Amino acid sequence: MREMTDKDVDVDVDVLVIGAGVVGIYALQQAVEAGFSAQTLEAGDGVGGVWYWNRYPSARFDSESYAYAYIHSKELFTGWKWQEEFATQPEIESYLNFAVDHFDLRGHIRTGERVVSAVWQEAANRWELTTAKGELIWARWVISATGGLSVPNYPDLEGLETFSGQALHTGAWPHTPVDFEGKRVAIIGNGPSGAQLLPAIVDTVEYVDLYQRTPTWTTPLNNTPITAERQTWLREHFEEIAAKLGSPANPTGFLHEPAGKFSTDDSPEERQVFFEKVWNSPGFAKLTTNYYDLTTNREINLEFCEFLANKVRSIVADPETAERLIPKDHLFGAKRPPFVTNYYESFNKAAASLISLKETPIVRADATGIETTAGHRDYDIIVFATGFDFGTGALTRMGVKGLDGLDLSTDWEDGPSDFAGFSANRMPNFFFPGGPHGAGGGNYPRYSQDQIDWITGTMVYAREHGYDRFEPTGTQQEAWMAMVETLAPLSIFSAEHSHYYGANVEGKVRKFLLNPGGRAKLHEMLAEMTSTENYGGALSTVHDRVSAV
Ligand SMILES: Cc1cc2nc3c(=O)[nH]c(=O)nc-3n(C[C@H](O)[C@H](O)[C@H](O)COP(=O)(O)OP(=O)(O)OC[C@H]3O[C@@H](n4cnc5c(N)ncnc54)[C@H](O)[C@@H]3O)c2cc1C
Repeated sequence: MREMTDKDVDVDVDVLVIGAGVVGIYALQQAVEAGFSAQTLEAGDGVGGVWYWNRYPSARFDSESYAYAYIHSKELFTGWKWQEEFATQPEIESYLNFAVDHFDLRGHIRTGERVVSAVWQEAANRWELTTAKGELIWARWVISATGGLSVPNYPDLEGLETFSGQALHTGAWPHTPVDFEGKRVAIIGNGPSGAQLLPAIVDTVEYVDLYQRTPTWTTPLNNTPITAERQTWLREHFEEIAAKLGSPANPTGFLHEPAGKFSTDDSPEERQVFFEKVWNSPGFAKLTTNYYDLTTNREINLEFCEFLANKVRSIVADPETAERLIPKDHLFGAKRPPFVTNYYESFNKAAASLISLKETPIVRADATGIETTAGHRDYDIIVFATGFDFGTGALTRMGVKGLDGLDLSTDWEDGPSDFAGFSANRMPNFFFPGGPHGAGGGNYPRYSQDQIDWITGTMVYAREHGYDRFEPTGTQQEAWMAMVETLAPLSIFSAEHSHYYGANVEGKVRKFLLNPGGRAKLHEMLAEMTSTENYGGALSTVHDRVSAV
């Protein structure tokens, strides 16, 4: 029994999970299965995370549905029949609710609860958290599964408060349907969300203007329904699929088969045939099944970019619009490419226009619309598809204070410093799977599953070996950060003007926010840590700490 104080504690648990997205649900299920008392607090009024908040028309996966799904339970995997290779938001949200019920987790989750402070209590060796509603929570361990893309980013648009129509963000979409019928619409942003939304509404609206800052290499998703035969195949091959997706040797976390060749293995003519095959492949396969040297051989990447540029020119009827849609400042893959159906085709519809923010920047919004340097356009709806405060956004807004009151948001002012993308020195017993340097840029749940499995294993190990604290040492953190800094320039996602460097958020320090070493480095460095009984000093007991003083 813990010693009670006169404080009115509402919840006292071994493990507090914050966030009920795909990562938080898994973290909770693993903690409960390992026998910890555990609870989840979720700010939204439902579970699903990204798939609860991003409800805009045509929001969908660009990971294959079954590759994104949980793979630790055959019963769950085979109990859900995905309708499409790339499922839409409603189906994904239903699936995550199905998973919560399947594992009987509903009673452990409280929605509509935002954590507003998390303060480490050294004497009691636990976290004290408070919610927006004023509840007080004690937790031995905190798993902050608060998401890398959960804080919408709004550009500073003068006059927006005077706009009399609807202003929406794709990442905080209303639960009541938005009526686009006959409306005049602005979409600000041409990343994956803006590119998905445009084709979904272009036939309904009076007109839609897509505001583009930097063109992206958008390619077709090539989605298809999952046939009955494929459903059977997926069910019958669960073990094989789970082993392949779950293997640390699988850097992307997809099932795609690499092409198995370098560009030099083909003649220029054969390369064009190969590129056509790649263009017709599903989603991320355009990166994962391309030539091995696509991202290391500038010449071959430029050749692929020219192939893509010619595709844009062949689809988009107006040559000027086509040229504006073709990226000139980055190679394919350097920024996270959107995979979307009918994006370029939308610009052939009379209702759609492309507005280049480089040529005609926005001056201000007003009651009736948006003024650019080219003039004024009237709108009923302005949609911000301007992305998120990636990686650090949710964590630095949660009032986290670690050892000696160390404020996480101040500590990370010059960029995040962490160990393994989920823990930090001077933040004892605080895990943040999916945080900065957590994802490698591939299929997300496979990275976070690796992290959660290790975190749960560590909590169990600590319990069984008498440790009550995990905190990576300064040396362990420095080694991880040295790996990040050394490999970041070699990462495929190396364009510094992307959200992976925080470049989409005004005033945010530009630091690489992915794990450039991928799953292989993650496993290697975690194995190094666990190779000693006390994880190289990261695990401690009260006795250890007192003796060290
Ligand atoms: C539109 C869109 C499409 C995507 N498609 C793919 C895809 O196809 N494949 C892929 O691999 N990845 C995709 N991603 C990336 C996506 O972020 C991850 O796949 C995954 O959803 C992350 O899960 P998570 O649980 O870490 O975070 P989230 O799903 O973001 O969940 C975090 C939760 O934490 C809650 N929260 C945050 N702060 C607090 C707080 N202080 N108190 C309480 N609760 C809090 C939030 O409300 C949220 O519900 C997509 C992202 C977006 C935005």
